[in-house]
Amino acid sequence: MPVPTSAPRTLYDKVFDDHVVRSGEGDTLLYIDRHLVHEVTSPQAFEGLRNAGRKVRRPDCTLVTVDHNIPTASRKNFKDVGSFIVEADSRAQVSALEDNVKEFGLTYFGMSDKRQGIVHIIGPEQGFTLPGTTVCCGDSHTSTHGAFGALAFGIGTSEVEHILATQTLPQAKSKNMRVTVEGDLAEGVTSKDVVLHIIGVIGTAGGTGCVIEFAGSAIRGLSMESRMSICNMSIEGGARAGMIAPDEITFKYLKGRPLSPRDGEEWDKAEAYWRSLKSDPGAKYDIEVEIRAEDIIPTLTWGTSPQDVVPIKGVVPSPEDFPEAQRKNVIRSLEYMGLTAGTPMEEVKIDKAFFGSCTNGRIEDMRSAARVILAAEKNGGPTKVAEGVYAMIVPGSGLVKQQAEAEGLDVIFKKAGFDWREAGCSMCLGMNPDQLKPGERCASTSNRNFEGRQGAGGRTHLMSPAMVAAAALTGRFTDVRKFMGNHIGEDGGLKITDYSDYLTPVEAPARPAEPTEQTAEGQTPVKQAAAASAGLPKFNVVKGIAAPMWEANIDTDKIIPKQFLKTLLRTGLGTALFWTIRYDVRTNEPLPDFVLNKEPWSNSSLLVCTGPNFGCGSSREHAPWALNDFGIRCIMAPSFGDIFKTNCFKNGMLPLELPQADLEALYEDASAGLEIAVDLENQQVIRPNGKPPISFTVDAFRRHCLINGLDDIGLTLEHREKIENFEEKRSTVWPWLDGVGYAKKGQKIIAVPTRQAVKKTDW
Ligand SMILES: CC(C)[C@H](C(=O)O)[C@@H](O)C(=O)O
Ligand code: SF4
Repeated sequence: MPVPTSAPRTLYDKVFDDHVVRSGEGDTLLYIDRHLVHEVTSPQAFEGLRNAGRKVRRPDCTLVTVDHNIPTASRKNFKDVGSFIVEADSRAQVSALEDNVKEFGLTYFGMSDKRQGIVHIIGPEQGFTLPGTTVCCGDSHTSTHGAFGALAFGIGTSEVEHILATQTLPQAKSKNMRVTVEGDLAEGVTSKDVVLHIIGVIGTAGGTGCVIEFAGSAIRGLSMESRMSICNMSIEGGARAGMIAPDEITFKYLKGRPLSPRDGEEWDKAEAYWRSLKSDPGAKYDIEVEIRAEDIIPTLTWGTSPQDVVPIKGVVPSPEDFPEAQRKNVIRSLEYMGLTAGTPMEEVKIDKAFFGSCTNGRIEDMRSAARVILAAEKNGGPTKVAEGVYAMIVPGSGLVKQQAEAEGLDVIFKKAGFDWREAGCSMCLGMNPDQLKPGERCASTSNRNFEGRQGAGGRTHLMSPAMVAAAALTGRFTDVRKFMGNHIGEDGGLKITDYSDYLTPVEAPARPAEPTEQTAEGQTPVKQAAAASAGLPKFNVVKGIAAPMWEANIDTDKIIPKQFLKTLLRTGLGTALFWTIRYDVRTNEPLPDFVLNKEPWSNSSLLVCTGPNFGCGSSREHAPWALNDFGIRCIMAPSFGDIFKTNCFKNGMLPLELPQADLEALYEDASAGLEIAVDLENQQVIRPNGKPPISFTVDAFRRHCLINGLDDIGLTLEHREKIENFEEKRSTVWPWLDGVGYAKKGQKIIAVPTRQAVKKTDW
């Protein structure tokens, strides 16, 4: 609720304060206005609800779609998931989602619905994402929605279950960071170049523990689509979330969206509130970064981390260009990427070009690619995709596809030899048939270039849609500005249409049935909650062999790659832990030199990593599940990815941050194969051979929960009255946030207030 206060606050402070259900011991309990759900991170969460006899608290604030696993082949002959998805694990995960949405009565955009698409594309498209809301999804790129001035962040599966059950989430307050980009962007420079440049400046751990507010004239001048691309990649800068204050551009984008506040009194009230969502003059930021727009030129990545950026006019860097501590990582990246230091980027050839993903799968991105194709043709450049290159265009949603086709973009693409696909995550992470083969090099509009991200052994270079289009046409990385002339202005000769024509699907499903009462007979929900809150293994002292690792930025794709995310269970992932570095990607044989394949480390119960930012990247809780299943209960590192850290705690594991010098000492003990003990009760790491112990501190509440094996849902349910009170006030102050529903088949989609249809949850 709006909080009376006189101290100047940031945009983040305001949205955070307005959602506090309760504060006190431990994290603050925040109300979550919008919950997006997809098939990969939800099966275990629904299973948890089912086992505890709980229902979804706010089906009207929950929107579900399917995106990661689905093939992007033509759906002309689509009948059902069972016959369309060939790969058994993918089919099982999508089918499980379809069963769950039916059982729990949720709004679902399935494969036969035109509104289906990547979860971060459909939320904004529908007006489900609104300024000043809290938005969560079991997906790290939930940060995308911050472009609307929402506080939007990715969560793990345990947290998905928590929100489904309680519509709240315990959260610690992050730090405030502001990145200001002042000035005008040069022609050919897009928001993707801006965000890659920013990540190059701050590094992938630069925003750790922070919410980044993007500000400055260059940001204000961007469209909503471009703002979304920037906020999308705040997670690649390590941040919890990215935010941009809403303004006229935001309001215009939202007007008329199916789930936006209705025109008239409701809209006026909403807009008045949204206008208050600006950082106050004098608000304090913990970190400030200033960037000049004129310093940015078309940019791309050369290595295996999003911070490995280089301007298109640059060359492949050499290990000597980096500080000593980073050289081992650079050598490994160059080797993986098959690049030689000093090679001009414009000489590097590609095998594939990929357009799509939640970063750049929107209509504006499609137009941008089409403009380059038209401009190249008009300015005497190539007219077709280069020989030997396969280029695919994957719209982010069915509605983007529909609109692009109405604008004739598909014709431009097909004529130039591009493959025009159906909506989904596609080759962004290749959990579906769209994948790179080992050694293939791809120019990609996606957001992650981790090892094996687009397919085992595949080599990914991130860049803007315009740059990917240029590379597809020439067959090598190309400065897109070469193709520009007077043909690449605002519309570049394209027929731009209004999105509102495309918000009506051919077929809209009927409103979901009301959720059924699922409380197990004879048990009050509070009792169930109490029972469920003591469900984690207790962590007291963990003693054993520790696996030594030194790499920086060990991302969760590296800890557990995509092919193992298709499980419906939390167990059984231990053998796949660190798959891409533990096994030969071509033969699947264990690599004898990898630490966990050697004695005594094959029995490790601890892990010591001297490199920072362990567990960065994706929100997949499969990463701690895999470590846990292997037998590792405690990871010691200089710093952790935010979501990974939370996911560890949710599984009764300890992510322990220690100073570099202590880690170096422990690394030596671990490398010698000696036993180490982590004593959480006494907050000490006990070293072998009587060496002095290392003291540490863990947040008191977290420590208490770990030692007693307490899980959060049960604890939260003790505050049910506070949640109900918050909801009552929310309905008065922000009535447009209640009730999401859709009209029946054939009718225009409109938001239907379903407040009365959503029964008060009687726990
Ligand atoms: C599957 C999901 C957990 C993951 C994420 O959190 O980002 C995916 O979307 C990704 O991009 O790696
Ligand atoms: S980053 Fe890729 S895989 Fe993840 S949600 Fe976005 S499109 Fe899907």
